[in-house]
This record gives sequence, C-alpha cells and structure tokens, in this order.
Amino acid sequence: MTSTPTLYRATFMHTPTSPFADPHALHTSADGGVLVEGGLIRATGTYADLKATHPEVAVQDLRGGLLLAGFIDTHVHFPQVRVVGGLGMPLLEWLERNALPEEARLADQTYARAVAQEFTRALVQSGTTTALVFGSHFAPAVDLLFEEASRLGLRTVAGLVVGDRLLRPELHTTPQRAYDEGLALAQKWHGVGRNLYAVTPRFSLSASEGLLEACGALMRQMPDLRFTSHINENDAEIATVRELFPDAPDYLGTYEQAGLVGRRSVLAHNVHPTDRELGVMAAHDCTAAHCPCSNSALGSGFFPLGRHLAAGVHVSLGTDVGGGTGFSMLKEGLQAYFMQQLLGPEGVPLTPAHLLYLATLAGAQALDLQDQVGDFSVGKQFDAALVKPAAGTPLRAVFDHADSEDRLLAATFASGTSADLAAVWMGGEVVYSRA
Ligand SMILES: Nc1nc2[nH]cnc2c(=O)[nH]1
Ligand SMILES: [Zn+2]
Repeated sequence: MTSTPTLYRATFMHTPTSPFADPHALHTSADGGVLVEGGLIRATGTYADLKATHPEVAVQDLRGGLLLAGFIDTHVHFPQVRVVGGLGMPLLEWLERNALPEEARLADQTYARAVAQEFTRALVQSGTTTALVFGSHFAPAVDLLFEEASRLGLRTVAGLVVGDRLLRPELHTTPQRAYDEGLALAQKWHGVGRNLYAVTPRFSLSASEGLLEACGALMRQMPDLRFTSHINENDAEIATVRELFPDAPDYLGTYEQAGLVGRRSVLAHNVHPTDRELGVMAAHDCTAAHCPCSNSALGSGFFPLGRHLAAGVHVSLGTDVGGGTGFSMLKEGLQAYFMQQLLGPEGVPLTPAHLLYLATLAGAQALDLQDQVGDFSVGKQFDAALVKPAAGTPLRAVFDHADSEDRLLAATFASGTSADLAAVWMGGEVVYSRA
C-alpha cells in the first residue's frame, strides 16, 4: 500500500447519511479534494482549501469525471457468472434448468478457479468494491473465491452455500458436514485481509430444520460472522416453504427459530413479506437486500419498499447475478427507481441521492462495515469509482453540458454503464483502470 499522501482533485459525491432520514444526505463538491494516506481518507473539502493546507502533497487530477464511493453489492452469486441471461422462467424452474446445473460444475476446481477469476474481475470492473457473495456448494470452490478476491483486494463477505434437500443430489450436504466445512472456511478466511465469512443456507426450501440449526450453531461459535440467505422471493417458493415448515409462523420464522436473524443478517429479495416478518426484521435490525433486476427478470414481483421503510426495515441493493442481469449497481439503482415509479401511489419516489445511498452506504450498514466503507467520511477506506465517460459517448455529452452536479449523478444512474468507469480504487490502490 502506498503511504505517500495523495490529494485527489475531483467533482465528488457521497451520502454520509441516509436520504430516507436526512433531506441533506447528498454531499457534493464541485471542485473537491479527497486527501488519502495509507489507504484511508484523511480530509475532504474544496480542492483549494486542501491544497492550501497541504501544499506539499502530490495531486491527482480527476476533473472531467465524477468520483463516487465504491459500490457495495449485497447479493450476488459467484457460481452464476456464466448463466446470466436465462430469461423467461420463474424462480424454481430457473434454478432447476439454469442455475443449479452450472453450480454443479464448480465441483471441478479448474472450472471453479476460472469462474472465480471472471467473477471477481466483473465486480471490480463494475466499480463494486465490497460484495456479499453467495459462494459455492463446494468448499474448495469457496476457497478459490477467497483466493481470487484476495488477489484483487476486493472486500468480500462470502460463505459456503448449504442445502440438504430439493436441489440436485451432488449439491446436497449434511448438517454435520455443513458445520465442519463452514467452520474450517470461517477460521481460514474470516477477518483475514479484507475477507469476512457469511453463513449461507441457500434458502429454507432446500434446508432441513437440522441444517438451519447447524448454521445457527456456527453463528454461535463465531458470533462475528455475517448471515445471508433468500426469503419471500416467489409465490410458489413461499408456498413450498410453508408446507415444509408447518410449525413456523412464516418464511422468516424458519430462520428465526434457528437463531439466524440479527443485526448482521442480510435476507435477499423479500418481495412478498407479511407485516409480522417486517416487524421482526426491524426489531432485529437486519437487512432486506433488494434485487430489482432479478425480480423483473424472474417475474418475482414488485418490492414493497414503502412497507419496508414504514416498518423500519433497513434496505440495501444487490445485483443477484445470475438471476439478475449483470454486475452494474448503476443499472440496479435505475431498475429500483423504475419499479417504484411503476408502483404508482404505492411506490417510493427515489431521487439520485437515494440511488447512490442504496448502492453504497446502505450496503456498508447491512454488513456492519459502516465505520470502514460506504462514503468519503474521514477515517474510512478510500474505496472509490471514477465515472468518466469517454469522448464521443452520449454520457460524455451530458457531462460536458450539465447545468448542475445533480444532473451528473442522475445521468450516471440513468445511462451509465461499467464502460463509463475510468478507474476503481480499493484501500487507496488503483485496482482497475480503463485502457
Ligand atoms: N434469485 C435467486 N433466488 C434463489 N433462491 C435460492 N437460490 C436462488 C438463486 O440462486 N437465485
Ligand atoms: Zn440470489
């Protein structure tokens, strides 16, 4: 890591607070400065002020772009990079025909390493600097994922995916094996470098009570671990879970009774929650990871953001590759906006500030990493993405003629793609630079 201080001169924007609670959450600096030393943000302000107080410091001029905090994707599947685009099927058919056959291929470690490289590169090239990743059903493949993520310096929260029924037989484990393999991986990777471990039952449909209890035992053994799974995504899935767990009050109850719902739990989708579930999620301060592209592609439904917010449930954003349509958190933010628009009076009108928050700090909060990443506050890691559309592109025209900084952010979400990212930093180091 370079410890020589660098002053980045840029138009920058970040959300140090939530726009759902604070109307002034979006902070913008038109000719701003971010002073970085040892990977950490030491000061922010106007470029002129920082240059005056630190005249000796090296300056990197990023003008002509928009510097944003690195994106935080709170739901994405490592083994599904190669099966993006399986359109036209609802969840359970999509799993059987599209996702699970591919997940079985990760038993082969040569295959798994290639996929891990594709996956980690795709995240970084999309400006994602922290990700909560659904790993593989195979422990060696999860090892490879952590290895490849460490090589790039990606902040990765991931775990062994476990299921013991209703998948393909080669993907099934047992409660004991799930515990043993999970513990070994957590001991090897949790807190090592930028990696954290997440206990990850695939979903209650594919998990016996005994398996969920094994997950709970692992969480009690290492209380600092994160927890993630799926919930309330699709009507047929929910009906099956209700049949499989007749004694549980609802879908959330299946996780709750195993002690899996807490501050560091992230439940993906939650498109069809009951009021009881929302109340319990709020009481435990856990997170719903909203995956609007996936919900649209699989026809899962409209995420009731307004009900989540009214109940006090924290919401973050996930791409859900490969049910989702790609790694871009810009696209994910735009789709979240579209779907709330289409909900009419029940929708929550989202501004560009909301989209930026959902794509950054909301994810940090979901993972309990808000003291380290998510915005450009002093003391946080310099994880950042520079949006700088190339000459001749339509977004470049908007950037060159925008009459306000707000327009830059709105246009970035409306039409920005990964190709518009010129550089990505993690912990102060450039990890991606457009050729
Ligand atoms: N979207 C999605 N939902 C799931 N539920 C269980 N597994 C999956 C998956 O791989 N993708
Ligand atoms: Zn998923």
